[in-house]
Amino acid sequence: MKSKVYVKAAEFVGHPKLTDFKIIEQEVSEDLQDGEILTEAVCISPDPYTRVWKIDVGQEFIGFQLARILKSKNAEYPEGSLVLQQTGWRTITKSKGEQAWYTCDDLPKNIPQSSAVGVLGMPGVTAHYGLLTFCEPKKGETVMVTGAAGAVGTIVGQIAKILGCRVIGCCGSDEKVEYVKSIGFDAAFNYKTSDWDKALTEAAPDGIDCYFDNVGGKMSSTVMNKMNPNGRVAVCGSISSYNSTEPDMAPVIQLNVVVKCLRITGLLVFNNSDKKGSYNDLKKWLEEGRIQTRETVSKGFENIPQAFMNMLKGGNIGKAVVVL
Ligand SMILES: NC(=O)C1=CN([C@@H]2O[C@H](COP(=O)(O)OP(=O)(O)OC[C@H]3O[C@@H](n4cnc5c(N)ncnc54)[C@H](OP(=O)(O)O)[C@@H]3O)[C@@H](O)[C@H]2O)C=CC1
Ligand SMILES: O=C(O)CCC[C@H](O)\C=C/C=C/C=C/C(=O)C/C=C\CCCCCO
Repeated sequence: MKSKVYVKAAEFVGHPKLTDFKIIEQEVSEDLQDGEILTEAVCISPDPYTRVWKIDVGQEFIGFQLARILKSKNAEYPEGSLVLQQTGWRTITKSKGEQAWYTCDDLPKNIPQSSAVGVLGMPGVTAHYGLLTFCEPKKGETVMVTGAAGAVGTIVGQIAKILGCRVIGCCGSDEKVEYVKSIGFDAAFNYKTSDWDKALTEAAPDGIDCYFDNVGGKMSSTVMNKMNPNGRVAVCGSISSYNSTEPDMAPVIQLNVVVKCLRITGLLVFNNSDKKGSYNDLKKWLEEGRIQTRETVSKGFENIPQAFMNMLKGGNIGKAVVVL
């Protein structure tokens, strides 16, 4: 079979460009050895980490996909199943399932199949693991989320509401602000048009206990000023600097950290040893209607780079997905 595969054609400088990507064709044999599976992608996930992950020019582009198993000699991944796997931006893949996270044959009926790369994929698992493990939110506490309208942020906010917290967030347009309020955020502001200090004071009159940080930079320094004593900060991402060509500058935070005894922890989703446990909790909440999901859908393999570039510039509400 022929597989279409994206390779990196040039190093990124600032925001990625279409010319930084190239499609090549690979021949993939349909003959399987014991343990092997042959898959065809049904949905590709453009994710921010692939902007900063080390991928050499000429190397295949990395990333998550939802795929249908066409043939299998592996009992764990049977023919016909859907599988979430980190096999990159490619159509046909032969593997031993070593890049698979889990099969997704039990997706809730009330959500699109592509949710398997969103709320039930790497971003949703990140939100669940990151919030519960590193922020440890308690009922009545205030949780602040940056990147609130995105794939991770929308789920962090909704889980925090389920736990009985006051949830506030910021995002990059008035439409996004209205969206996050519609899914339960108690307050939100457009960071492109607001006075951050004033907006945070209004949104969190009792201060912030938990900060789920997707964005980093100056916004995070501003949030630190509003943290309560013994507050917890989960540093999940730093997207404000992913496309920067110069080092970002932000006010120092150390005095806040010392005086308030803040706990700041970086997290990586692949260190979550119970990804399927996160999946199961999220699936239950989706079925119960306690979590809503939204996607910004692009169509076609040839449109993956454009969807990726749009997402990095804030063109998505909820999860950016590419359906093939
Ligand atoms: N640590 C881990 O294991 C993981 C970390 N992450 C991180 O979580 C974060 C969110 O990822 P994800 O939910 O998939 O992506 P999103 O769906 O949130 O999409 C990215 C969003 O980032 C926002 N953004 C872009 N540039 C800036 C900027 N300069 N300042 C502020 N916001 C900006 C845009 O929203 P807006 O319009 O609001 O600006 C854009 O929509 C990223 O930092 C990512 O690296 C994700 C998964 C796992
Ligand atoms: O997709 C692959 O094949 C690479 C491994 C992916 C990993 O196992 C799964 C998920 C990782 C998600 C990370 C998400 C982030 O946004 C983390 C933020 C930045 C990471 C930068 C790392 C740079 C290393 O070169």
